[in-house]
Amino acid sequence: MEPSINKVANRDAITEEVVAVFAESDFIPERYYRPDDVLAGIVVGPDEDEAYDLPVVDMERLLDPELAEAEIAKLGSACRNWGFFQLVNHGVDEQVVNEMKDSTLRFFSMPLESKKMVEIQDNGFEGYGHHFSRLGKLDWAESLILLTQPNEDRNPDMWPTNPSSFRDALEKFSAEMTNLAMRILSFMATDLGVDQEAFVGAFRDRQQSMAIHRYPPCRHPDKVIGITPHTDGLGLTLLLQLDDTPGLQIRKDGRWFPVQPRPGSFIINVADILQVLTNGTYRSVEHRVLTNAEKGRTTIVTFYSADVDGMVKPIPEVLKLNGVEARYKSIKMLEYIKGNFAALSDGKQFIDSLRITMKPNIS
Ligand SMILES: O=C(O)CCC(=O)C(=O)O
Ligand SMILES: [Fe+2]
Repeated sequence: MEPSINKVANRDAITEEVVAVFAESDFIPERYYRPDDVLAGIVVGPDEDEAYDLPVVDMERLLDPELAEAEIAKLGSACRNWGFFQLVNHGVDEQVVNEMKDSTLRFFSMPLESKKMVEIQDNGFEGYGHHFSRLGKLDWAESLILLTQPNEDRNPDMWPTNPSSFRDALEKFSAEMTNLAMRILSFMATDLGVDQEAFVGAFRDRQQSMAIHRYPPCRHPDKVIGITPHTDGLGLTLLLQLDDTPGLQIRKDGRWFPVQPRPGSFIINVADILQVLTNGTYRSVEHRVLTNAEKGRTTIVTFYSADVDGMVKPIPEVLKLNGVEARYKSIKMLEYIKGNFAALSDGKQFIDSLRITMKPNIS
């Protein structure tokens, strides 16, 4: 892990004042006050669109030789049109998930001084604090962000020791997430028709990180944002929601589609690097979280990075297969990460700057 990455992230600490603001949530301090952002864009209601429900992909069907083809097509269509799908019957060890859930809920329920044992340092990227701030505004959430793989990139000082089950639970969960990611990626390769190794190999042994979020309830859900609209900057994202509180919304065709929580399922999404790897075939789609007036919401989000020989660029086999030119410039991974963090605090999507403008097709 290059130490320079730890200098470019922009996260604010959670202080006693913040805890009091979250708990009382009547007076909203200026840095959290964003009614215009909450109102920006139409939110689609359940009866307003036949495509209301996020596609559901079933891992058991993916693994069944008789059903796989149709299910892979569903997965592929979700990645092209929504950039997101829900995954059911995912096969992740239930005990591992339950231990991770339990340790996470116990961590967040501890007094601030315990959580501060793993507080973010000097504008750091890892540890406990606010999420990244964008345009100086803060999200209504507390987050623990950690590098979880490869082993040598772990920063044990940032791994909570309280509750005592946390480290062991995270270690096991992290390994399960690798297995799950690799499985999903191999089905994506089949959908794309690209050589498995050329595609899955771009993710294997790459960095895995996690963001564990708790969104406290807010008496004024129309005035604060749980997570600012963004696309994910790495390759693949796997999200586990620990309760049935709604909040996540996905932007599709200019409107916000709320995701109906399905306890026990994972929400999988295409992130920016995967969009580049597939030369834009799979879409990295903007999403946000709104808060709830009564209930808190907790999520565990796993991010997988990807690169082709240290570069962020379309996979050559993908271009060859489709007989097309690259729509994105190639960039070294470290440059990409730096650019991504810089764009993030400006509220921009870094891959926009990598797009190659196509010459008009005259034929
Ligand atoms: O907590 C959620 O539902 C979304 C979190 C998210 O978008 C992220 O961590 O990138
Ligand atoms: Fe995200």
